[in-house]
Amino acid sequence: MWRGLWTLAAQAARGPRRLCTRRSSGAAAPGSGATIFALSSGQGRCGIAVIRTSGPSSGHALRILTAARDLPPARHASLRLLSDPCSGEPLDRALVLWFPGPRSFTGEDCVEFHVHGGPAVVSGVLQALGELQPWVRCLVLPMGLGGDQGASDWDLPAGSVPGLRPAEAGEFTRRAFANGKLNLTEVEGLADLIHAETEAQRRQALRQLDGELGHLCRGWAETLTKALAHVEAYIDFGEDDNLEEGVLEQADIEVRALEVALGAHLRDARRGQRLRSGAHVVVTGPPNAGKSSLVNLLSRKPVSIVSPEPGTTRDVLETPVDLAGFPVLLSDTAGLREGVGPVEQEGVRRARERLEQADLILAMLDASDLASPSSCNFLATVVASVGARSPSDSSQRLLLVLNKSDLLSPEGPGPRPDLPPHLLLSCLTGEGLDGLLEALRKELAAVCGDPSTGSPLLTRARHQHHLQGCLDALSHYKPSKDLALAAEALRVARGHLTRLTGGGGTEEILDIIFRDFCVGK
Ligand SMILES: Nc1nc2c(ncn2[C@@H]2O[C@H](COP(=O)(O)OP(=O)(O)OP(=O)(O)O)[C@@H](O)[C@H]2O)c(=O)[nH]1
Ligand SMILES: [K+]
Ligand SMILES: [Mg+2]
Repeated sequence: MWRGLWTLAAQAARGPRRLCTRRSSGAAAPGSGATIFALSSGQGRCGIAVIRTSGPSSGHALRILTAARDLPPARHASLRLLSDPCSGEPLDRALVLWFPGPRSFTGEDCVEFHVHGGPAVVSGVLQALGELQPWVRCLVLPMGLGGDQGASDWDLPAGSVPGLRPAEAGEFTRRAFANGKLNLTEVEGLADLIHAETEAQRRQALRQLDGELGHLCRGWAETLTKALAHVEAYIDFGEDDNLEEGVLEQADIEVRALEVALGAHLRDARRGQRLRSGAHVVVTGPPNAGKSSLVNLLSRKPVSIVSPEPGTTRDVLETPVDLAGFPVLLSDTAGLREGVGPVEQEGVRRARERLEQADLILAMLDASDLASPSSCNFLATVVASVGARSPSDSSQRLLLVLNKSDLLSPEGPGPRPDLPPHLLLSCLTGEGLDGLLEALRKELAAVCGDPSTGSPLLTRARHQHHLQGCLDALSHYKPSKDLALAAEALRVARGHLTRLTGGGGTEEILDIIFRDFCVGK
C-alpha cells in the first residue's frame, strides 16, 4: 500500500503537494512499542525549546516534518525547515538531531527538534507530531522530490503503521531504564539533578547519575556472588580432595569485610538524606540577641519581624535557604527565657521542641550583653549541653555566634575569655558574615556529607532499607553451622543489593521513583 502511495505522490510531485490517507483500523496500541513525543524543555516563552521523540517511528516523523527523503547524519545538528505535514505550512526553521538507537538516551530511535521557543511554534510542532497518528498519514512532498529511486526510503516497515502519542511523565527515562541505559540509582540521580536547587545537591546528583552508588553496590554484590560460589562448592565437593584449601575461610573473610563496609555506609545514611531534603538549622538564644535579624540576613528576605522589644518572635518560622551551597531549612524561634506570659511561654516550649530536631544549632548571644542572667543561663544550659557531647556520638552540631559586635568598643576587652569557640558578627553592619558563611559551609559538609569527596551518599530511605536488609541477612550467615542456611543468607543479602540498583524491582517501586519526573524526561 505504501509503495502505491509513493507512486501516486511521485507522479503528483511537481510542487509542494499534500497527500493524506486515513486508516480506520490497525492502529498501533499505545504501549512500549509506541513512539512518544513531548516538550522536554520548560513550559513558557523561551529562546529555544527542545521537543523529543522516542520509538520506532522517530525517523519517519523527522523525515515527514522536514519533508526530506533522507535522514540527517546521526548525532549531528542540522538546520531544517519544519512544515505541518497536512497543510504544508512552514512551522519553524529548527535544528534537528537524529539519534538512531541504541546509541540514544532511551536506547530507541530518538529525534530532538530544537525549535524557537515561542508558544505557537512549540504547539505547532507538537500538533504536527500528534497528527502523525496511525490512522492519518500525511506526506508533504517537496519540490522536485519525485522519481522512483527514493521510494523505498519512504516506505514504512512491512506490516506496521506505528503512530506517535504524547509521552507520560518520566516515560523517556523509564524507557532508558527498561533498555538498560540507566540503573535505578542512576535514574534517581537524574531525578535529583533535575530537582537540584543548591550546588551541593547538584554535585551529589551528578555523582549518583554517573553511577557511583550503583558501581559500589555491584561490587558488593559480586563479593557475595563469589562467597556464595565458595559455599556452594563446599556443599557439593566438600569431601573432594581437589577442592582448594580454605575455601570457606575465604568466604568468611569477605563477608565480614562487607559487613564492616555496609555498617560504615549505614552510619552515614542520614547525611545523604539531609543533602537531598535539607538540613535543619535552628537559630536559638535569649530574647533580643538578633536571631530574627540573622534569619532575615541569611535568607535575604524579611521572614521574621525584627524589633527592639524582647519576645517579638513567638511561633517557629521556617524558611528554605541555600546556605553556602547546601540546602537548609532555617528556623527562627522564640528567645529562651522563663517567667513570661502564657503565649510567650508556648513560644519558648515550641522553640525547645524545634531545637531537639536540629541538625545544626546556631546559638546566638548579644556580644554586648554577655553578663546578663539570660546570656549566662543560655551558655550554661543549651551551649554547654551540646558542647559536652563529642561530635562523634551526637548528630547535633552547634555554632556559637556573638552578635552586635558593632556595639563592642574597639579598645575595650574582647568577649569573656572563658567562652567556648565562637564567631563575632554584626547583623547591622554585615561584619563577620563571610566568616560565618565559611563556618556554616564546614558544619553543613559534616552534617550533610561533602558531595565533592568521600564515598557515595545514600540519599533515599530506599537505599538505607536495602543496605540494612543486606546487613541483617548477613547476620544469619554462619558457615560453621549449616551450610545450606549460610548460602541462603548470602542469596537474600545479594537480592537486596540487586534490588537497590533496580534488578528484580517491583512495578510499584518503579512507579514511585518515576513519579518524580516531569513530562518530557
Ligand atoms: N547594634 C546592633 N543591633 C542589632 C544587631 N542585630 C540586631 N539588632 C537589633 O536588636 C534588636 C533585636 O533584634 P531581633 O532580630 O528582633 O532579635 P531576636 O533575637 O529575634 O529577638 P526576639 O525575637 O524578641 O527573641 C533589634 O532592634 C535589632 O535591630 C546588630 O548586629 N547590631
Ligand atoms: K526582638
Ligand atoms: Mg525574633
